[in-house]
Amino acid sequence: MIEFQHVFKSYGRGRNILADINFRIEPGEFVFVSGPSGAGKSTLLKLIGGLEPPSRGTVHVNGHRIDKMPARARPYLRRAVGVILQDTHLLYDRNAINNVLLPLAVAGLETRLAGTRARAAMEKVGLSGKEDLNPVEMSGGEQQRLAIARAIVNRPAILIADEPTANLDQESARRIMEVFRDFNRVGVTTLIASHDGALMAAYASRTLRIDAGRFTDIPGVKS
Ligand SMILES: Nc1ncnc2c1ncn2[C@@H]1O[C@H](COP(=O)(O)OP(=O)(O)OP(=O)(O)O)[C@@H](O)[C@H]1O
Repeated sequence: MIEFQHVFKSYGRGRNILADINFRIEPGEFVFVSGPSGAGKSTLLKLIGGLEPPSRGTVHVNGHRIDKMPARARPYLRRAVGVILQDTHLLYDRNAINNVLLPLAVAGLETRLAGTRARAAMEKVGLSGKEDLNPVEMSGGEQQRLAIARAIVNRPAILIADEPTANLDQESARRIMEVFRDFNRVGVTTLIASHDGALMAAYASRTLRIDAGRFTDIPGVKS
């Protein structure tokens, strides 16, 4: 479950990037966040992932209130929410499987179990056999899928992705969306920011539209 109540966000003393945002997403939903460039989509996702705090308002994620979460509680959020940002933040000083292993090492998982889980995550996104490649040796679509493997390896309840198909050809975009759909089918709540109308028409069950930091449809009403 993700719930925003009267959420405002500004960076520093700047203008409101988000203004009085209210919505609720139930467990297992597949939701798109759409809107023009600069509307505040990435900011919304960062608030859900705990990467940015709101300026005002309350944010609940997976049954926990996170807007006032102390720093020591953040590791919980890291496990509950898998985050895929526009810049994949892959590490190019290590091979693919070691990128996927990173969250498990942070979580303190035993080495052998971590290896098994990381290989399973790579298999789920169709990257079996590419474990030893450096991310620079992978295509854009493969790098996106590697970022997804890293996001799902801790088995999060929620997956959020920021424009995961931007700059990809149609076939790669379709494969990425199928990966998200598969996770959603086994109960993972999925939230994807996109301004690709065709993609949303093909996959969305619900779309939250945002413009200039405000929702342009009626909050809570499924579209
Ligand atoms: N760290 C930051 N500091 C200051 N301003 C920021 C920061 N991050 C984003 N902004 C501003 O917030 C506004 C919304 O940005 P955001 O990235 O959330 O929009 P978006 O809808 O995801 O856009 P796009 O589709 O282009 O990615 C923009 O005007 C941007 O310049």
